[in-house]
Amino acid sequence: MADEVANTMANEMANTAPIDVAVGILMQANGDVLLGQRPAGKPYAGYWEFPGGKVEAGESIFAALQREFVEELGIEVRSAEPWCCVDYAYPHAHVRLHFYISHDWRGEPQSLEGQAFAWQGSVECTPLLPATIPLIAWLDRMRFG
Ligand SMILES: Nc1nc2c([nH]c(=O)n2[C@@H]2O[C@H](COP(=O)(O)OP(=O)(O)OP(=O)(O)O)[C@@H](O)[C@H]2O)c(=O)[nH]1
Repeated sequence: MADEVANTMANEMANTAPIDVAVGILMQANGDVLLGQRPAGKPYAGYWEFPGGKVEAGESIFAALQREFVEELGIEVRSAEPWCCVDYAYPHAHVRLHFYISHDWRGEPQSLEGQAFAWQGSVECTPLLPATIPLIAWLDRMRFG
């Protein structure tokens, strides 16, 4: 029953305009990628995701990405390539996720907003946000053949 309610809410959300979200995949030379854990108090608290957040009015996607990485992790993303764009309707929001891949950043991740972070590759991070699961599978094909 709870699933039915969630599905109905998600279907209704799909009819609303999507919120743009900038999402960054920092990829190390060995293919490891950085994941963060959503903090308490947000929808899907405790789920793992790529760092990022909502694009503000008048902001470019890349500028939003750079701002979120500074705010959450104290990292300067120097350059990043747009990789793919995914629309997803959650019961709480309809999001348009703009995924960027970066090999070019400065600084070590620090948990400035209290979330956990991990380099995924050697470590398995679950649960993942639903919209992010297929992305990890595509990345794995790219990283490990
Ligand atoms: N950062 C990030 N967000 C994702 C991913 N996958 C995914 O579905 N999302 C969704 O995109 C939205 C991001 O919003 P957010 O709440 O993290 O953004 P924010 O930090 O700007 O939040 P705020 O509203 O508290 O300021 C959420 O609805 C989240 O569920 C992902 O891999 N990374």
